[in-house]
Amino acid sequence: LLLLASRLRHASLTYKAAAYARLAAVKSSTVLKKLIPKLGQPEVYVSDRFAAHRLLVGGAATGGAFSDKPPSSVASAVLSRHRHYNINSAPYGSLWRAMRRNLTAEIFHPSRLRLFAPARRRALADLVADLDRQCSSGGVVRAAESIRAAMFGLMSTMCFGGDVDGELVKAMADAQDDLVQCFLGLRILSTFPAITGLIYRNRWRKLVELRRQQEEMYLPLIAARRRHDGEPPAYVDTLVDLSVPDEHGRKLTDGELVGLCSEFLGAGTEPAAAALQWIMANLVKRPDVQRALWKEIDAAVAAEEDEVGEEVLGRLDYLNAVIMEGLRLNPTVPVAFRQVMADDHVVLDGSRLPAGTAVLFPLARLSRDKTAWADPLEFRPERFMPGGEGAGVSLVAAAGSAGEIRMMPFGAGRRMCPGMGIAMLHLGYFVANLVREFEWVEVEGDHAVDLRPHVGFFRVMKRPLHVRLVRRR
Ligand code: HEM
Repeated sequence: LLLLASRLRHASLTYKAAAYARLAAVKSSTVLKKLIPKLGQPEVYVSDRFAAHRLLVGGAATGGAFSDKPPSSVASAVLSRHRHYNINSAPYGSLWRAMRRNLTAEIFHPSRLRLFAPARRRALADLVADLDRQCSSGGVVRAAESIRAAMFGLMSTMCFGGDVDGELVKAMADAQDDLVQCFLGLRILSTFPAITGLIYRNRWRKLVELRRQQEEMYLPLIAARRRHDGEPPAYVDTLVDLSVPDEHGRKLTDGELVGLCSEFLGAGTEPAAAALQWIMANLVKRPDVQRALWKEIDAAVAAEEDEVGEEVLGRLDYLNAVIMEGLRLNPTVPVAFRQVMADDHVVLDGSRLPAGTAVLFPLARLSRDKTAWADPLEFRPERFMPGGEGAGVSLVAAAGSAGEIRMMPFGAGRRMCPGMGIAMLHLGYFVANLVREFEWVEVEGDHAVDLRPHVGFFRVMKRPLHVRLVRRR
């Protein structure tokens, strides 16, 4: 605590309600401070909803853009020992802009997303078949595993096309999982790869080996797509065509391509699969909410229809409320990061934060603030229905959002998640159809639903979701 206090005093950052420092991080950086002076830089947490809005949304207005990020352990740079950034790890600038614009315009534009509707339908059909198979063998259904596999398969189709062998997709999914486990606790890695390589020798070796495996799996798929001109264009097709305008129009390197594919698969799968699990787990715990949702769906979709089509989702207000409440109560990315740049004029508690300060926004603290939400720890979708305190709360914190951010499961500002639209589509489509097909029922004993979180790289259920399913149709 003394270390913590002196560090905060030194940086003049004692910001009572809005900022607190993370003891573990301070401890490790203090230990290493003599070795690595840069680690002595201050780090603040902002959990006040007005300060979060002022910094993230009003950042540009107060001077600078407040859009840089601290060097991240996710950088594929770390693994290849070359500066191979992906969108998440790239410093604010032309490469970041080019990669991000490519993703949003070439893949996530609604006209492009529509082309992947058959892939979504196939992923849902495979998931329902898998759940049916587990049901008919009479046992407990391993819903967490099935959900993640379905989400990964869908993202793999969007990334590499639909012709990839099923075994290879599974191997890629396993490798991605290993990678996430390996990243844990290694935030300093990308800033000081050589030193970190020494300190965490075994983990470092594992990371390098995982990266090598990824190259072995992805590069042949990327090469095959270079010879392909089919529809819809997969993410890889847009990446191989991309040139970076401010870098003499150069093409992306193989290292960058592998890093970007890994990011697409990981960022597209893990937080969405975790969110889907949290939502289904809450529906298991609250049969009344599940029944109300099923009734809404049943009234909107004729019995002979094969599925809840995507065109219906926008009319299902209670479904939307269930998903918003799931994301509010259990945001699956624990923290949004920013780093103050020299141009930024970021002021906290009357003091301007020095360039290089890492600013962290803990997302669950923001969206469980009891001064903003009634009984914030309760799963209560009604709060997002007309008349509820969450009615009108937007996921896109914008200049007009009353100067506060009451929840931001997808972050906010210029570095906000570019995948929000597709993630919301996937969540709506899967939740609606999974509730229409099955009644989700709690299992007794060791596999009972446990709503405690495990906070690591993502904020996931401590005990993966297991259920009993009863066919509704
Ligand atoms: C429920 C699902 C998802 C959640 C909860 C989520 C959440 C987040 C959050 C909190 C951030 C940090 C934003 C910030 O710093 O302000 C982020 C960034 C990002 N997300 Fe997502 N995300 C989801 C799905 C996706 C999908 C489907 C993709 C694309 C395949 C994606 C790609 C990214 C990328 C590339 C970034 C980095 C953006 C940048 O630095 O410019 N995410 N996401």
